[in-house]
Amino acid sequence: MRASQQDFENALNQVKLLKKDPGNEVKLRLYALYKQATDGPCNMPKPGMLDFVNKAKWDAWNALGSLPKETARQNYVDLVSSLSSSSEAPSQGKRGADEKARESKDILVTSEDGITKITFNRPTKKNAITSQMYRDIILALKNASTDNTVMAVFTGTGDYYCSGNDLTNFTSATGGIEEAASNGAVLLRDFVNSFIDFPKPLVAVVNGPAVGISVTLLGLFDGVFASDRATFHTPFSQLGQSPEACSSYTFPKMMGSAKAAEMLLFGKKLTAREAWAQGLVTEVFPENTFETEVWTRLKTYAKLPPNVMRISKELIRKHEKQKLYTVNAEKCAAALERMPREEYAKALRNFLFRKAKAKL
Ligand SMILES: CCCCC/C=C/C(=O)SCCNC(=O)CCNC(=O)[C@H](O)C(C)(C)COP(=O)(O)OP(=O)(O)OC[C@H]1O[C@@H](n2cnc3c(N)ncnc32)[C@H](O)[C@@H]1OP(=O)(O)O
Repeated sequence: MRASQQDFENALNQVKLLKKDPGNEVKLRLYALYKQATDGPCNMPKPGMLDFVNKAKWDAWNALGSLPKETARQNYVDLVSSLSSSSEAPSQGKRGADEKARESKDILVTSEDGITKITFNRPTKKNAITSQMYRDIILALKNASTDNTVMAVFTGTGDYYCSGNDLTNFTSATGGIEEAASNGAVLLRDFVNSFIDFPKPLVAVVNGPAVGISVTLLGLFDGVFASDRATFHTPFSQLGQSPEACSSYTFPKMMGSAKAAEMLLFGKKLTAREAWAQGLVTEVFPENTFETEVWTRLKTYAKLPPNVMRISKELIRKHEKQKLYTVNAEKCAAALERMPREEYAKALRNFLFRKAKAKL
């Protein structure tokens, strides 16, 4: 639902009642959204380099480009609402969407040192992603895009980073495979779009093996730090699936078509160093110093000027965005078509009954 003029005016009043100072970055974002919602795209001459305050305000407003007034108004209302709910004490009984995401047991969301940490937390299933986890991640990214943290970081609990889509996700669907495929395609589209749209630096701390969608998504990250224990595996052909998360576009661009085909068509599993050589990984760290080195590095990055990083990311991403949306939509349509096919059903049966077979 779109925010009305009344919602906007309520939000303007709510800002004055915030109990906590939201910090300069958020204030700049509020200013920019307010100007965009009321005056439209930035129409002021650029202030001089030494006029720091007005220059920062101008930069924030100008960075919104041609964002429509209604969207700016909605974003302003959403931002104020997230600030209001986070400044309420939990004991007061108010439970915002943000808190709900933080309560989810399979996806942990914490904020510290300017970093939103999103953890796949289902170690007994190698952190396989359930339908609920997809929804929790969409919500966590939405919250993190407007809160006062500087970046978001994904990692996993236990020995795996993530084993990809939970292969049992659609096996218990009551409405049949066609309906499950259709729901899955919509969920997948929204999930991947939330990564395409995330406006702040997005980093993966790959603590162990990564499979399927947890690998393909990395093409949409700004940094990928891997333990030398990590591996990267996309067994789509074996699963009767086609590659998702825009990897049919990002992987060839990153590593060239031959190497992308080796992963996406032939399912070659890469070591961390091989993935680094292909440009999928930013840096590889020895397992025994991995956590310390990576988090020290990230905390340093989180002290860089957030607004500048956001603007730079927008510049890097802006010419690609439309393409990424298109590729994502195409893939989701393909998933819809493939899921009911026999190859996919057979791959699922093989996985589900592999332990029973091993005992025979
Ligand atoms: C919204 C739709 C999105 C669709 C797009 C997404 C596509 C993908 O992500 S495709 C990739 C899907 N993932 C896989 O194919 C991996 C499947 N899992 C495995 O091959 C193996 O489990 C392993 C290599 C990840 C680990 O092997 P191992 O060390 O031998 O451990 P176990 O197999 O015993 O696993 C422990 C436990 O975890 C369960 N599990 C692991 N991965 C998944 C998974 N992806 N889905 C569901 N369950 C998984 C496994 O079944 C075991 O459970 P228990 O049998 O109950 O102990």
